Amino acid sequence: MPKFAANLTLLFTEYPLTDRFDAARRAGFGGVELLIPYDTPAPELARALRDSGLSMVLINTPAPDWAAGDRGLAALPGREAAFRDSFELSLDYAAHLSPDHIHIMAGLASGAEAHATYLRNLSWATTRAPQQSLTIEPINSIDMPGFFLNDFDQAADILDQFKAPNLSLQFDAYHAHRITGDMPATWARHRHRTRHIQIAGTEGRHEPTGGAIDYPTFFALLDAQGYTGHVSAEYLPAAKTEDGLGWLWPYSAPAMP
Ligand SMILES: O=C(O)C(=O)[C@@H](O)CO
Ligand SMILES: [Mg+2]
Repeated sequence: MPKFAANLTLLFTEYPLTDRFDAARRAGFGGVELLIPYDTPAPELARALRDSGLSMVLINTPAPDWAAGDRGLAALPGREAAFRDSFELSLDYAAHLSPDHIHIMAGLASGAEAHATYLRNLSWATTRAPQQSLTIEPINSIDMPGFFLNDFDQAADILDQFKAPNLSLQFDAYHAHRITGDMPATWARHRHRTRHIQIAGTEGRHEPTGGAIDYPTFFALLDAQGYTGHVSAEYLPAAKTEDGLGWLWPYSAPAMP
């Protein structure tokens, strides 16, 4: 059975942030991820994490002004100093939260200069934090127009060129479906590069049920293939989070009150 984590940026938003950790535990998750933890002091998050008994699976590098359109800095020419500062901030948070992975957000950019900048920044980051697992994630261009890393083969070329032991693929099955139209084939091509998986339903990015991806079959395949990473629920609950968790119950029952 895969190890399931809850993305607390999208799930359990009915609760204040520090209460979402325990809500995830009660629901049966074993880990959590938090995309943008930087508005809350790290010690406060660390306390909530510790009290819940869960593990932190993933944080993202900062996208300094999300509301203004920032989606990360790693591929932005001329913003190298800001990228390094933002990466240092994620390392500060990592020191408190011990996430399995830090997702390095590429940002909105395109072209050769952005590609060169991205490679330089990834190279710097992998050397700066050799013990920290780092990931890159292709994100589909419909949901996030202009995001630099928007294709799995593009990510594979970069990873294969780098061969850095601490840099790997974050495989979001929802994005894989939106980008290629064939999530299982994309998984087959790229699973050896993957250390973290995220899931969502293909209809409206809601619960991972119905829609074009057969998740029970995918989870069975992950078991058969010996995948040892987490599978994070990164979706927009269609209604109250707890009301949509039936997909998790065959794998992990909610804790007794
Ligand atoms: O959009 C996604 O999918 C992600 O996993 C995020 O890291 C982007 O914030
Ligand atoms: Mg994702």
